[in-house]
Amino acid sequence: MNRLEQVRDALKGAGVDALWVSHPANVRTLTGFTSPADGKVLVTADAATLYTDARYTVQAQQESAIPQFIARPPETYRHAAAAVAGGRVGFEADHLTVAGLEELRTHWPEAELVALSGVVQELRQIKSAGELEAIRAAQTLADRVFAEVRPMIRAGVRELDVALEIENRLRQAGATAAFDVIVASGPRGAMPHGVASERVIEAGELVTVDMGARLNGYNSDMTRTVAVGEPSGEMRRVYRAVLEAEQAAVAAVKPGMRAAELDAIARDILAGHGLGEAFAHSLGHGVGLEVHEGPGLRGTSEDVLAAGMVITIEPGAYLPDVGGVRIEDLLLVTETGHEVLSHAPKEDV
Ligand SMILES: CSCC[C@H](N)C(=O)N[C@@H](C)C(=O)N[C@@H](C)C(=O)O
Repeated sequence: MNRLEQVRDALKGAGVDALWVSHPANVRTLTGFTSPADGKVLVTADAATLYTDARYTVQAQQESAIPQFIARPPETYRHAAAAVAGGRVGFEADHLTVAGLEELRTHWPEAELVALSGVVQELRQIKSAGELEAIRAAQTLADRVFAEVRPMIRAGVRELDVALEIENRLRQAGATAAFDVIVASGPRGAMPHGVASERVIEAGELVTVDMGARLNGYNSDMTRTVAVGEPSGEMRRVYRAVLEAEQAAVAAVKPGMRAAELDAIARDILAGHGLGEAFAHSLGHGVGLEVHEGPGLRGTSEDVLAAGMVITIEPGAYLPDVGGVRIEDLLLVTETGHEVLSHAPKEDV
């Protein structure tokens, strides 16, 4: 079943006749259109249309796997009105703005609008062979760039210059950074999302580098914490605890595993080292067209791992005013267990 057929199947299950798709990553997965922020898709039982405007006429013709209608609202809505009249039409409640919903109500008075959540996102959790190839390529590039830039992470260098070098090398390879590169040195390491600043790295510090490549629309995500000189005994102890938690969680990844259980494996190990409170975020997340997508690997998650999912495992420990450590790998869940997709070496701190 292709993704469009899967969506139609899901719509039947949800008791709706059509879906108005407004979330860019979902527009892209259903069409292949690479400017999905300027597109919408209407999926009905027997048709699917990409709506975008005249800036993209040629691009949409070249890229879209489904027929296109080139217009701007309100013409877009008027065109779709005939297909939705008299039916129950789902919309993506997590993405459609209140104003967007009002527009649908105004232009489709004969449709019953139904709030749906995560219909396409759930399908996106299982990657196709082509998607996997794209994610692998993104991670291979990220591994290469990290290896090239690692030697410049030393005392006297600004975090920003490390990040710029990473971004520049990703750009040169035809990619972009998947998100603002995180380079958090010394006490800034206590900020899980400490994007690179003007701070100058000092000897004896740990430096957390969290980076991803976005290549052909697909993302990678990986974190390494590296030592510059000799870090303190306390930070070495924290590093080893995080590494132990990461390795244990990675080893446990297999289909059928509950995400919450996986989160608990890492969290319990860190708690055993007195770092339970210091692990201030979830264990990981799915990666694909979005850096953060399903499944969610956190204590409250109902998600269960399945073959074909691409996930991160990324425990961390953050000590305010002292420093922090995060170690993150990108993994594919396979039929028999998992494959680690990120290969940048982890240092022996
Ligand atoms: C702004 S994208 C940052 C990507 C980074 N590698 C990352 O995923 N960091 C995690 C600490 C994170 O943000 N986790 C989320 C899913 C959370 O815990 O809510």
